[in-house]
Amino acid sequence: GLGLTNKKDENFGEWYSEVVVNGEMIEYYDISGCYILRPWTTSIWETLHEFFDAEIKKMKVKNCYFPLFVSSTVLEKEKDHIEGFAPEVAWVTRSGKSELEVPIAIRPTSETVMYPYYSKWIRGHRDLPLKLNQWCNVVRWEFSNPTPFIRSREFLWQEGHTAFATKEEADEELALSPLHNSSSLSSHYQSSSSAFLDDHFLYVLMALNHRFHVFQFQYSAVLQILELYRRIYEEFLAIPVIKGKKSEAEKFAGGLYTTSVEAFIPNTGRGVQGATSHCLGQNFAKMFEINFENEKGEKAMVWQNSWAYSTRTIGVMVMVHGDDKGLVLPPKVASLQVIVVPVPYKDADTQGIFDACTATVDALNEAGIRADTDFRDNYSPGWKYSHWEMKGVPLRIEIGPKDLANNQVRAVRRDNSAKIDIPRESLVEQVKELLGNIHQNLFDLAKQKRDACVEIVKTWDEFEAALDKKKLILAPWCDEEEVEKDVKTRTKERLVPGGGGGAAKTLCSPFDQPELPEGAREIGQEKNGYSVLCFGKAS
Ligand SMILES: O=C1CCCN[C@@H]1CCCn1cnc2cc(F)c(F)cc2c1=O
Ligand SMILES: [Mg+2]
Repeated sequence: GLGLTNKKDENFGEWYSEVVVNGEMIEYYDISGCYILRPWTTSIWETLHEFFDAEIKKMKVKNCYFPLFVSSTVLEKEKDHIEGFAPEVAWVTRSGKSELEVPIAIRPTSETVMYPYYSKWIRGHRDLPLKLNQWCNVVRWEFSNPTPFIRSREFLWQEGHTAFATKEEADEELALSPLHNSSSLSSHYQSSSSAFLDDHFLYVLMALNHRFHVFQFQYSAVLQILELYRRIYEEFLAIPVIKGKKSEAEKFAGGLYTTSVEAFIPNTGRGVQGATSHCLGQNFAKMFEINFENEKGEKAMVWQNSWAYSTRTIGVMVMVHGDDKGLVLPPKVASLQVIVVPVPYKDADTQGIFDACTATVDALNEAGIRADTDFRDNYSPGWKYSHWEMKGVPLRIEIGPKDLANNQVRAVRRDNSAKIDIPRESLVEQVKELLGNIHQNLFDLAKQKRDACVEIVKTWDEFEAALDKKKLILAPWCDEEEVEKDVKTRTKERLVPGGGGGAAKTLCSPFDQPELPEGAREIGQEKNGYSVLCFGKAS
């Protein structure tokens, strides 16, 4: 029948695969890790593209397009940049029957494609800042379990690559300002790190406590982009995310520091990286000799940032909002926000009902609401209800003889199944309000679920105890690589009844810092103007 055979809370992986197929977002492809993106998906990608593209253009970023292919000489020129990634690189080795002289890689990311030309184009300070972005696909031949949208061998993304004359422009000095606890997590913080537990990894959100100040990053180019990623998740996909800084071990190795927005999947207790914005410092300028003559006539190296979000955003949306009836689309990204279904009755005025449906759709479309009728005569109203619920359309409107007689429509919300009778004369504004309420409700529910998974710990024992409960753990953190590795090994060996075990991996250090927990051990020297707390220091 129409319904799902898998339940979200029973077998999440199978539920997810079934929902993206039955919702007509994805079609599986005969090459593992590759998926067909159907219109129900591409319309979401287009909405996010429209928002983000307009915003980066306000920042004077220009779009471009570099080739898909990278010669091996160029790709391997930067050994350290791609070391560790080599197994993921896909290669073209022949055309037709003849082997290629030099194997050609398919871009897994475009630093090695673009930066030799940055070096060529950037000569003097007047050539800066250079701000380019490209919307493209990338290929990473991953072997761990492929998952539509979340981990696929080819995916769509945007990659922004900016170059500046000075550090300040790239990274802007931290502007000191009093902490304002606007954070969605602040109400839960006592301590300062958190971990996501899942089958393989715990994700530790650590926080670097700045004893003297909590830095409020302002105007930094890196964080302007990160804010756009937050907006994509919270304002369009109704998903709460945590903004933070990656640990030394988890950051983009080629960069100076990495910031990210982190989402959370309650069903797996797993954190998922939503998007990243890096400050690269001058590392790539050194690697690719991207120099320029500065205003004083001296030779200087540029400062760079790079940033990306991908179709992974759509997978997170499915995982967070979907339910056992199928997809649940946040209204802002729903290509169809309202489906109008006629409910004719044997001797009732069928034509009148159909006309009322058409008039309803026209009125909604007139007001900029994406609405359509389902007049198919080969399906029953009941079948149509299930079908459009599976596809996650936020609002259904039914018009039957009674509605016609009362000059009203019956609206049914997809998020909470509430039924609302709306008089025709207030149709548009009530539907607009309903769509806004649906977005807010989806966000609030997701935030409640995430916050309910937050556990605060101050000692190693509490940390381990919380691990077993698939929690998101907040604990003080020292951000020392060897400690991070040690936490990973110490937690990897743990075997927990019920399979809750798993190694701990850090996720990010949230910018929204809590107060220092009293009594938390403060180990670690002054670093970059703030002291850090050590968590679970390997004794
Ligand atoms: O995350 C971004 C923003 C957009 C531009 N790229 C950076 C870092 C990408 C990190 N990364 C991520 N994955 C990779 C996979 C590879 F096969 C490979 F050769 C290189 C990489 C790799 O550099
Ligand atoms: Mg990867």
